[in-house]
Amino acid sequence: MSLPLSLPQHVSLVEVGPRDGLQNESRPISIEDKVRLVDDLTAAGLGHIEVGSFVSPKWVPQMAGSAQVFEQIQRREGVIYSALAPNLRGFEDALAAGVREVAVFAAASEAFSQRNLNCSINESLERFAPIMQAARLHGLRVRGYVSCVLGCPYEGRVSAEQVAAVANELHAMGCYEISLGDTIGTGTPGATRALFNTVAGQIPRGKLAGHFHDTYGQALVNIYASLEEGIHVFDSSVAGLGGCPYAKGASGNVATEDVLYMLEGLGIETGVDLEQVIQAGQRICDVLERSNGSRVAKARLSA
Ligand SMILES: CC(C)(COP(=O)([O-])OP(=O)([O-])OC[C@H]1O[C@@H](n2cnc3c(N)ncnc32)[C@H](O)[C@@H]1OP(=O)([O-])[O-])[C@@H](O)C(=O)NCCC(=O)NCCSC(=O)C[C@@](C)(O)CC(=O)[O-]
Repeated sequence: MSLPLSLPQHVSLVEVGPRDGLQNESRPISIEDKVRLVDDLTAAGLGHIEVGSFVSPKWVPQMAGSAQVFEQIQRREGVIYSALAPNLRGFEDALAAGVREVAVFAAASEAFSQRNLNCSINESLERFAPIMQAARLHGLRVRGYVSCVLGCPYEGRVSAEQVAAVANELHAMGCYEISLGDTIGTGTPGATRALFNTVAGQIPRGKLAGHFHDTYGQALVNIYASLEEGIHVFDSSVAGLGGCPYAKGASGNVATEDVLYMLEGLGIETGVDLEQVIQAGQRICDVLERSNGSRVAKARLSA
């Protein structure tokens, strides 16, 4: 299939289900089930899996066992297994657990920064500086997130210029890639294109990624709009698991299965086996006793 010139031939997925997906689940999930999920996703061919978080267990209890999960997963050569770290303490714990890539997370809105990190945007950036320094020393890569890029649950509209300013700070301090998060899923394709266009004025498109929640059913079309803007890295969550504990009502990330189905239809390679992701997603949904958030998985499993 010949592709329109504007679409890439290859897209990389960052599977955030074990972290973003599970962090919001209120019932306890065993270490064994978390490890099984990561191993299943590895087997399906995902090249980057966000395994957990080294954050305060008082803030996000579900991520408390992340070190044990890292200890027990079967790592495949060439696959990135990353974790969130909000401060130097988190970075040091991650390092001790054998993590080789971390992600720092800031917000484009002050109110969300306060709720999520208990500090202002500037204070959060100041906390990341020693992480960047320590990461350089130990040879770890650091990814950066910006939340609320297309709307904030507390402040409403967020300007693309605000997002670009925070993204630029993360890039300048050494984050190799900046993932722009539509935390509450209110973005639409026009706003998505305008956002990437503005941020790309400061950061090369090849260093940007899209992270779309599907609360308003716009995630896939926003990914398509991002592809047209030259973005070729997307975060997604198996079975559409997830939501942010500090964004009430925000539903899960776009389902990995649904992204894969769309990309396969466009003839875009990912190196990921859709059928294996479907099986992994249904297995964790059975464990969680929740319905599968991937439409593709539901359709395939009921066929
Ligand atoms: C940043 C803090 C720690 C500040 O929280 P704080 O309460 O201001 O921090 P503190 O320094 O006063 O410490 C409070 C307690 O936490 C401990 N502590 C301190 N740091 C750590 C740590 N790293 N690991 C473990 N424990 C830690 C510290 O030792 C102390 O323990 P105590 O003395 O009370 O027993 C807190 O706000 C926090 O952990 N926030 C994390 C919130 C979070 O994980 N949110 C979800 C992830 S972001 C997201 O989902 C969005 C994203 C990325 O997916 C993109 C999108 O969709 O938008």
